[in-house]
Amino acid sequence: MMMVKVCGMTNVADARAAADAGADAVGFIFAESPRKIGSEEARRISIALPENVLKVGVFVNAPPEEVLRVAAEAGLDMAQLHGDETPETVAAVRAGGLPVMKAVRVRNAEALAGVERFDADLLLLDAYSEEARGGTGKRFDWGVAKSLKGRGNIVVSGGLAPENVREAIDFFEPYGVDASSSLEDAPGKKNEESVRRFIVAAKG
Ligand SMILES: O=C(O)c1ccccc1NCC(=O)[C@H](O)[C@H](O)COP(=O)(O)O
Repeated sequence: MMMVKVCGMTNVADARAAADAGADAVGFIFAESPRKIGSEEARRISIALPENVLKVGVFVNAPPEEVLRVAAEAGLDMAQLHGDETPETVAAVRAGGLPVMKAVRVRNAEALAGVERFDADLLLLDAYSEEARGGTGKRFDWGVAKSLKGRGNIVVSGGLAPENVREAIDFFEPYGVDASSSLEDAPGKKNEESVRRFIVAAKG
């Protein structure tokens, strides 16, 4: 069954609605973003969710000690490292007992050259933008990453929406899919119906 992550949760109501609609994972942004929240707020949301919903913290170039500290405070199950982290940083977070999803922003073929060096639990493919690290609503050139098709640990994101998520699944046969901005009424405020339609389309 396809793993579906809804990212950029900022409040309990949106996160509960996503869980009720069948989301397997939710993401909290701890980096510069209109969706940024603190560990206290993330903890409030985490404890309001069923245990089986994976709580993922999104970090950009944070030191491993900070990632592990915030994870403990917020009750996270996984770190999504969405910056220019090295394989050593990924290893240090995992050595601290926290699974890692390493994000790669697919600007071009070169962006994928070093992915084999990451010993991460999951590899998230996202779009590149000059303006923001993530949550851009932009798609990347899927063709550039087609060699990753069918690999057991790929999560696809970047401009996914209820209307195109099936196409992405057919193209990559990924482990999971992730979306944020297409499911919002405004940055940080999810639209319940869009979230439900995304999950139905992905799991359909
Ligand atoms: O969402 C953000 O604001 C964000 C900011 C900084 C780093 C990462 C961020 N989001 C990470 C995600 O996992 C998003 O779901 C992913 O970038 C896809 O976003 P979208 O294209 O809006 O669906």
